[in-house]
Amino acid sequence: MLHASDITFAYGGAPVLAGVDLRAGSGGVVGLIGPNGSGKSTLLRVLYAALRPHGGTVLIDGDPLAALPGRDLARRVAVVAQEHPPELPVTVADMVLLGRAPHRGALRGYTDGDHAAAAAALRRVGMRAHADRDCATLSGGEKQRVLIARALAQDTAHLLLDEPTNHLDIRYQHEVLRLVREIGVTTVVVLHDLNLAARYCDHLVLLDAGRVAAAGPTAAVLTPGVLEPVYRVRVRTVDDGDCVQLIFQAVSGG
Ligand SMILES: Nc1ncnc2c1ncn2[C@@H]1O[C@H](COP(=O)(O)OP(=O)(O)OP(=O)(O)O)[C@@H](O)[C@H]1O
Repeated sequence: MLHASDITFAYGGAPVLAGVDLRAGSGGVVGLIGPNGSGKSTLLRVLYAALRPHGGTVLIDGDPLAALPGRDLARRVAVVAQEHPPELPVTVADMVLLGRAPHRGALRGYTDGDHAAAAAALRRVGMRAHADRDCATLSGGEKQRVLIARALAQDTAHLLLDEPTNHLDIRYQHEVLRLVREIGVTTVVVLHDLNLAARYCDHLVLLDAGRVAAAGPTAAVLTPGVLEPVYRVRVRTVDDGDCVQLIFQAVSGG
């Protein structure tokens, strides 16, 4: 269970988050949506302690995030951030193995179990055949899938993803989000594509200029009445059987 309450944050003097609440639990997928600059990535960084909020608290399974040692945090929360790590000459297999580091004993090498977990994670994102490649030679989408595999190999109860479908072709956008659903890990995912959010998220938090404009079950948030004033586009909904899908139209002068 991840529970952020009344989060405020400012870069320098400029407020970016004000009174934001977010709750994610029971293996559900919470989508964090909102226009450019609304504070989604900043909130995610607060959730994995890369930024310390100026007000409010974040609890992980009831424990204050601020009090958790880094290694303990890494055993509980895996992150795929937007900023990619520097391009070191490291193989795909070794990059994914890094996900096992928080579970490794201080003086022990990686175990057979660690190697098996890394290989399984690579297989799940369709990158097993690339295990021996140098990460620096991968395409943007392949790199993204390796970073997702590393997070899966970390085997945490919580997963935080910042636009994980960036760079992915349409097949892998769906594969990755379907996988996130299937593994049943409590997930917070920043998404721009509201149709992916409609299909794969249980709950949504819609940010607008650093405040929660709407939060609740996905179908309750993805309505024209909620979305149109925030995104300033015209929205139509189409019932696609198991979820709603959205069609957008620009509003002239909007
Ligand atoms: N390091 C920083 N220093 C100063 N301002 C920042 C910094 N990072 C982000 N901001 C500002 O904070 C606001 C929120 O940014 P953030 O990246 O959280 O938004 P976002 O909703 O994730 O945006 P996008 O959808 O464009 O990725 C923006 O106005 C941005 O310019």
